[in-house]
Amino acid sequence: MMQVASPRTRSDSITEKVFRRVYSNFNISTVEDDDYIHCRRSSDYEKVSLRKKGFQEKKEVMEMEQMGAERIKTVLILMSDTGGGHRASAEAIRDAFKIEFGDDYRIIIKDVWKEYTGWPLNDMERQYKFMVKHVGLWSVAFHGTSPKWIHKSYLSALAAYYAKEIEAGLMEYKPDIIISVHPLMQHIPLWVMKWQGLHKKVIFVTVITDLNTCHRTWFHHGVSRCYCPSREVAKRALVDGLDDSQIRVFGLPVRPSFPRTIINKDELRRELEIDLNLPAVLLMGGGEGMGPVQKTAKALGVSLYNSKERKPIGQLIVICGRNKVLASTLASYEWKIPVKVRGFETQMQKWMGACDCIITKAGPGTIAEALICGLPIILNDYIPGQEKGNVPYVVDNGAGVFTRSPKETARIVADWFSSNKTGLKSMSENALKLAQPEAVFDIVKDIHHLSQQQQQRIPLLTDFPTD
Ligand SMILES: CCCCCCCC/C=C\CCCCCCCC(=O)OC[C@H](CO[C@@H]1O[C@H](CO)[C@H](O)[C@H](O)[C@H]1O)OC(=O)CCCCCCC/C=C\CCCCCCCC
Ligand SMILES: O=c1ccn([C@@H]2O[C@H](COP(=O)(O)OP(=O)(O)O)[C@@H](O)[C@H]2O)c(=O)[nH]1
Repeated sequence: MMQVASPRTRSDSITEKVFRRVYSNFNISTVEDDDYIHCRRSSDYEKVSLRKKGFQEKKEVMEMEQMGAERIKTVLILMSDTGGGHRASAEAIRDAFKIEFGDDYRIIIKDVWKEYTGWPLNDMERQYKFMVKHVGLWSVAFHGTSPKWIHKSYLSALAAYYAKEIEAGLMEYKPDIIISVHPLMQHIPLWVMKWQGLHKKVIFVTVITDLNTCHRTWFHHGVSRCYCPSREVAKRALVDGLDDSQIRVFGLPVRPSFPRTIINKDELRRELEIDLNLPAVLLMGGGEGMGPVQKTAKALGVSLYNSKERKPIGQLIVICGRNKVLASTLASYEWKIPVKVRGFETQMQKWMGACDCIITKAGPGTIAEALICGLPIILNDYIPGQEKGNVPYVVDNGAGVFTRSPKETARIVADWFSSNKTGLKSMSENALKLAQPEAVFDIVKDIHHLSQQQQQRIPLLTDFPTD
């Protein structure tokens, strides 16, 4: 009997669904435009409607081209809340644009993956939290995905699968400039932009938020600029094949409220209701309150209490970030020293400005902020991979020490607050030397310069290979 082929319905296998979806997403036919190839999406089961759609898309591309002529430029900052550092850097860039250029730029901070795509892209926060709790798993994922062919194939498959959604996400905001502050947000948008013929019209830059041992997904050859926070990262970018002309080293972008808060410790302490006379240590673990915070707090409760004289020699501020369990556990303890337990704080510059030293896992955002505030740093943990290199960055520059032991941490702080005040002071000076408070302004000024070049039609991007 003759077999009759019928259109596939919901019972298609997963492989078939993926295959069909990817092929309906891009590149069945191409139309030559005057200065670029515009890839038009098509599919064999929706030819008529897609012809109309092709027209609509072309119109949208033209709209995006015309935007270059407008005075107010739209900047889309791509980030994800995997940790607190990416959002902090995104906000830093937004605030610096506002300070430097007023209303000339409209800044939008978005996790386009979360809003427009599906699994696994829309679920990165949860998966990342799970992986970093099982550090062995994260270590395998981080190092296992380092070879280019591995992350490239995976990311290109995701780009092809979610091309329509990502394009819709980008089109909603119609950006003139896209800034990625996340390691997994180069390849996918750049490919989608290339497929849609937008890569020569929209400025795409990467702002790296890791200080040293960053993942290779940060480095994409198709960017107009790759802003590296340190020389160590710039070297890695060069080794990975980026051109000198693409790389700028200004520092990690920190919210302008940090450098601009003229720190009057007494005033801050009054405002935050902190004891004016006792030295204060700030204990935290990034946006998620990670690392040995609880054990360290307990050890400090002992070491900062002089049992002979029955009085405290210091006070403790614990910022637990989004870790509500940690906050409620610590709040229920009975302390012999003054302790403040806080949840997620939006005014970190004030808490840092009011303290004398900080204990934290090796998060790059927290480190960069603490350096600006001149706080000696005790690093008590690091996430394998991207945070490992932050330890020598701090320790070798004399701005802090590293120990995983809560008791040793507590001993060092007690020493600083009693007999070794000169040690504390010299580390504070080294921290200030390493700080780069102007980095975020240098970055936005350079982006502004790029945007002016584009207006004068100076080519921004080479026709990058699908990196
Ligand atoms: C042959 C061995 C294969 C191993 C199995 C791999 C399976 C793939 C599963 C997971 C992919 C892991 C991705 C690794 C790339 C990581 C790049 C990177 O540096 O990520 C860091 C960010 C978090 O930001 C950091 O936060 C820190 C603090 O918490 C600190 O602030 C630091 O400065 C920040 O940089 O990590 C992420 O965002 C990872 C999210 C992982 C979500 C995993 C779910 C998979 C979802 C989408 C896949 C995306 C594509 C993965 C690309 C790799 C290709 C395999
Ligand atoms: O209650 C909090 C805790 C943390 N942060 C900020 O979150 C960022 C944490 O970034 P980091 O790179 O140190 O670590 P991550 O959270 O990404 O692991 C820093 O800017 C902190 O100032 C904050 O604003 N409020």
